[in-house]
Amino acid sequence: MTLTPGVDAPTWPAEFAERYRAAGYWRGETFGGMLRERAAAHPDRTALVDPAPERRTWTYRELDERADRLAAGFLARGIRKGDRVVVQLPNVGEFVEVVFALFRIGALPVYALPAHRETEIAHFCSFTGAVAYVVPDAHDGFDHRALASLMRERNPALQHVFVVGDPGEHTALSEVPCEPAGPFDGPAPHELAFLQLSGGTTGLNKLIPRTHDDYMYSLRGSNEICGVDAGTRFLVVLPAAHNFPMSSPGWLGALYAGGTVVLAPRPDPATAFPLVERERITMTGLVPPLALVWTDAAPATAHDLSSLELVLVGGAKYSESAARRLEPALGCRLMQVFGMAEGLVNYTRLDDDTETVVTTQGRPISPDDEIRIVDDEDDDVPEGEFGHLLTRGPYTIRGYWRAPEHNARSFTGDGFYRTGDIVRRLPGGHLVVEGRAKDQINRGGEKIAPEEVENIILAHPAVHDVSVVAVPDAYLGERSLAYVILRTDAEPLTPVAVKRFVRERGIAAYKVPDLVEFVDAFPQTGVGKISKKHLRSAAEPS
Ligand SMILES: O=C(O)c1cccc(O)c1O
Repeated sequence: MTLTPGVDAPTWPAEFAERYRAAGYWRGETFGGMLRERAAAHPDRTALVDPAPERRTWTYRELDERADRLAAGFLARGIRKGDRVVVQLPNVGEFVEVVFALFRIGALPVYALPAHRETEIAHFCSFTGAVAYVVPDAHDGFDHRALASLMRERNPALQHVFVVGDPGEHTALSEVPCEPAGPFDGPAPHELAFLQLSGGTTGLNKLIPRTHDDYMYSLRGSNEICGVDAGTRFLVVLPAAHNFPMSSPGWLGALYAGGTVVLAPRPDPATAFPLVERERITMTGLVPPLALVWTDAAPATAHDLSSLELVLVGGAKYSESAARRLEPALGCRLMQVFGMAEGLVNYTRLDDDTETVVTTQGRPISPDDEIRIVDDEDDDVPEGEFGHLLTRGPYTIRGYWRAPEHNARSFTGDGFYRTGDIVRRLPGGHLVVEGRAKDQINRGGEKIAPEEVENIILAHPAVHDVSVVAVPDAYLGERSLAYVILRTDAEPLTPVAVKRFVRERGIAAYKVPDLVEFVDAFPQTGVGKISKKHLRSAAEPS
């Protein structure tokens, strides 16, 4: 198995790679090497805090040693460079240990979210040919070991299940570590580090192949913009596997800078505010609905939030009025971030004025992030006008993993990624996100591909046709609504029955339609295609 990105996915042409190296963006670092260097430079500094249920801490030396021993244990069990390992862990210290162990041997973590269920995990396991699956025993009332047993039955390639906690019939992660036998034959910096998940527009998630070189650059650039340094104490509030809390600047950025990462088991103020106080948190990242909850809760809290210096908000549309309220309520700076796991990340800047921070979604990390804003024919729109955002650059992928047909649609011939977002650019380079051209629902930062949910509902014997669309929601930004046409000969269904059917198929709860409406026909466009735009506007509150 080779890890060269060009084999399983298109990579940067040689002249671009040379330019990015010459410009100092790609410095030849790997994640395994990075942790090793930090552990040598400041072994006794605290790298990681897992506060629940009992507070555990890891110094840089301890995290480094633990990654070595776990890597040796994985190797001893036959996990090799290039193998894929589905990692589905909540915000626990073992998540960080496991991914650094995999980085060190060059096996690729596939970042599942804790909310994923049978549908998603089955896809990750079979599509990637994963050899191992790492899970908690149970989380949020769901037994991951039972799901893991099912996955093993169905996927002969899946040889190992490692469990954090009570292993049941599987292997306890705590039994894996052993004495490292010599240095690891780890990955090269231009090779893949992991597979991140796309939000998806067509059915199941696409996988995003990120290299050590390119991701490391996005961390370094993010750290510089956000002022992350050794004094940073970063609270991971969102699920740690999400690209935003991982890299913008996230827990990997904080570790890169020699700071301290604190993992919040839940994102609510009742959990997070005491952690901010106790751990003297300086920085965190929130999706807009959470930012709203924090903003509302902060003025009345008895907890001391004065250590907070910067809160990043991104992942979905953040209303200007909500953005205006954050700084006064939390007593810290706000930064908007508009990013994507495929690459490009935009930030407002620490020296931007308030108007810019509350009304724009920022500008790119890199001077070599190329931005095009185009019309439906891929022609540039006049400066300042809205259009489709295309981008290319030193940390934006050139193609999804093993998806040539999808890549032909999602990338231009000259390698620009079609983000699916509608934006305009202000004279200073800041982008304003107007909306979205891609068929995707953004439910408070969780991205939903309508087609995936539609395919599940279509499997119901009483359903003739279905269209899932976004409807505006004051709290989440958007919620999902399924318009369902029943078969004429079918018994009537209730909305609850449709939702239960979707849930019982085994899918992340955030994808279950919030609303279900039965209709006789969908609005049609000129060419007889269902008009999603029309359905959306039919659902707007009048
Ligand atoms: O995927 C995202 O929504 C996202 C948002 C902010 C920052 C990021 O890096 C992201 O990937």
